Amino acid sequence: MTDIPVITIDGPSGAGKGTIARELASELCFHLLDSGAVYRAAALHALDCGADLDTESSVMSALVSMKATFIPDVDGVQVWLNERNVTYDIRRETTGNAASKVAVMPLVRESVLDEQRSFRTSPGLVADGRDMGTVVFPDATLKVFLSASVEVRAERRAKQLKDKGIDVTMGSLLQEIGARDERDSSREHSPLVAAHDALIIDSSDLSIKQVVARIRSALPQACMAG
Ligand SMILES: Nc1ncnc2c1ncn2[C@@H]1O[C@H](COP(=O)(O)OP(=O)(O)O)[C@@H](O)[C@H]1O
Ligand SMILES: Nc1ccn([C@@H]2O[C@H](COP(=O)(O)OP(=O)(O)O)[C@@H](O)[C@H]2O)c(=O)n1
Repeated sequence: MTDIPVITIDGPSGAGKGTIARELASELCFHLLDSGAVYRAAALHALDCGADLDTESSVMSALVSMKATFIPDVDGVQVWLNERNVTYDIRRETTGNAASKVAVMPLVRESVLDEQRSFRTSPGLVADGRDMGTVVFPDATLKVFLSASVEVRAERRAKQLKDKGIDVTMGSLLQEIGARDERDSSREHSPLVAAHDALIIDSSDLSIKQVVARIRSALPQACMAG
């Protein structure tokens, strides 16, 4: 256990976790952990190696040769797989979907646990994902569970991907997000669920600023001083 503060933000795809986490980390001068990027990188590497994403041993064999590097930048995190910059590739919905398949596997989750915890360094950390408050940092200073309706999340994601030049249809997006919600929530290990002591925020009708303000008002004074 350590006294270094951690704010966890868990929730489903497109709820705004990454955006809010970046905003808070920047305000508080805290480090940032985008744990989804860790699973996305693992899935992309497994795919590149031709692994069978439905077979844990096949994925684990592929991960032996993975060297992933996460470099913070203004847009969040730059991700490198071995010598290749995959920052753009990991954001595709197909990679998100593949990430949610490998994230079901207990050995995969175990293999990234220490790396995720190693981000907890002074003066503090904002971590976003699915199990940040429930499994990775159960002693977090503040746990947030951020959600929004599936329609709002799909619309936000469609706009975000379009801005990045990635073409998607609302139909396929709604279907993929729905399938991912279902897989993430129903898996046996580290399912997507609000921690019992989480602050629950539905951002469907809230702006980014309003969400940040709600979280800020729930933060202990010690964090604000950091
Ligand atoms: N409260 C909000 N209102 C409007 N748009 C939002 C809100 N929160 C996030 N967004 C936008 O929705 C998109 C998805 O947000 P993101 O942070 O990537 O979600 P997540 O990390 O939960 O998948 C981004 O383009 C972001 O700017
Ligand atoms: N802490 C985490 C983070 C992500 N994941 C998995 O990784 C996938 C991609 O995560 P992400 O946070 O990048 O996804 P989005 O919310 O950005 O769509 C999720 O659908 C989860 O299956 C997880 O299982 N645990």
